[in-house]
Amino acid sequence: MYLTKQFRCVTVTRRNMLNFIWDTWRWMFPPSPLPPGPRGLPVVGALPYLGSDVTGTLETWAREYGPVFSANFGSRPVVFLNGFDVIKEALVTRRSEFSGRPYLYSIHRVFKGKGIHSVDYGPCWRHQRQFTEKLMYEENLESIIQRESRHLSDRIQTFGGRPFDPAKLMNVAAANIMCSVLFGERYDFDNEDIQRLLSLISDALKLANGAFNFIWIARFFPSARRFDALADEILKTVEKIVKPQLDSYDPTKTRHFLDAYMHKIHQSPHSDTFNTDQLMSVVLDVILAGSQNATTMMKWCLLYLATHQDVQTTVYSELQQVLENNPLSYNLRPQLPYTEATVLEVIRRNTGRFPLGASHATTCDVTFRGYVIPKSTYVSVNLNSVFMDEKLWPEPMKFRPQRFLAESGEVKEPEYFMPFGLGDRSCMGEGIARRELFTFVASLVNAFHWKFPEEKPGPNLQEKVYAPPQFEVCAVPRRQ
Ligand code: HEM
Repeated sequence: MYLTKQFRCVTVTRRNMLNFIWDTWRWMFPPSPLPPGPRGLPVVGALPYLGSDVTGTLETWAREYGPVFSANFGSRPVVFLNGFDVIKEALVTRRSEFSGRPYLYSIHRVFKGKGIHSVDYGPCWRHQRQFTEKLMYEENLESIIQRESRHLSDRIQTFGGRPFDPAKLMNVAAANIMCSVLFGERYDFDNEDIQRLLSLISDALKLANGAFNFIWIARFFPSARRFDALADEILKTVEKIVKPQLDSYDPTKTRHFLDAYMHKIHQSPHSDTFNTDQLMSVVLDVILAGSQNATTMMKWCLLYLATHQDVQTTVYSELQQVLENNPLSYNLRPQLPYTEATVLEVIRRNTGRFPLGASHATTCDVTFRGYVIPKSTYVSVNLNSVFMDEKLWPEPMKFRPQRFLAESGEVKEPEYFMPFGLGDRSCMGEGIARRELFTFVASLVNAFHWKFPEEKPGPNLQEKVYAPPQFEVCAVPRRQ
């Protein structure tokens, strides 16, 4: 026992030594004429230079080195793509070369190379995505989203206009849409299992971009250990939620996505592509991507509506006129252009806040804009560089829904409005997210007047924060 321990210790120390030599070597002799960028330090690379305003630092580097630059994160080069033309060229024109996903310790710890989002470009990713996407959009999304939006309004009504923190309610509502699509189930807002899963996911996401993805030694730090523990708990909780659905599987029935996936597994029982591990990862992928992004945007929507009372009044008067004779539906969008423009402007203003943007990887050695980028290099798509580009969006920091309205009054979406990404890896849930945000905003503004409590004014929205701050809001019912 003692000897085994000692042997393990020697192996770990030797591996660490080799890692250190490799990191220093890569720092001294970068692998190819990569795009220019800050040189950084041995072992940690440019990470210490990012500072607390990461988006600001990336902007400065793009100005200094150009729209395609690189920086070492740890010993690992990351290539940053900035500006719409560069991003479109990479993700659309050169899609097959830029549609990989980088290996990240945190993501791999949870998904183990399975699911959709983190799977590298290739047949396995394609099969999972095509199968899932087709079935998701066959579900009756309109009625699922309408039903959830009614449950949400009913719950908010119970606060009777008193201050409350909407974060958890929004999160469960968004997750319920995903669970309804996947296995026909919605959960009560107080359900412990779903609350636990969502809080574990949110805690894990706060750590997921940690230095331990880039610096091997940081994997021994407490934050990495905490991430590992969260990852294990997330997997256990998803299993607990999905198990009753799997136990009630009947091969003669197709009740929902999960049944259809199980049929597929039974058709080819030894398939690497369709098996229960893949299924669990797809379910987690959809719940995670679907609930987290949509919740974040809904929180921003409420923050902007409560801050910009003039915008809220205009949205409400448009809704009043149209909904007087029609029940709310996504098909009413052409009659509700200001409402839709408001949602689009919230998305534009806040999409780029997350500094590392969409993570891609090169699928082969690539020559791009005069630089050589080796296979499997981490490529970070800087969405902030598009949404804060003054040439595309005059006064980009200002919240102005009119940007999305043509002179005729109709909604106009320019090509460079790309919050769901571009190319083969663009968001699989875009259609769901657009429906959900529009329906939630329209129904919540139609039912309630949103304002901050007098004793707790709202946060400053101009501040450079990566995620919506915690806040309380009053939803005063418009009708008794
Ligand atoms: C406002 C809400 C949402 C936003 C802003 C958003 C945004 C994005 C972005 C920027 C990407 C990465 C694109 C890239 O890598 O270039 C992405 C990928 C993805 N999103 Fe969304 N998303 C939202 C909602 C959803 C929903 C509701 C789902 C549920 C199905 C979803 C599922 C996915 C999946 C599975 C991927 C990975 C696609 C792939 O790698 O092939 N997202 N999303």
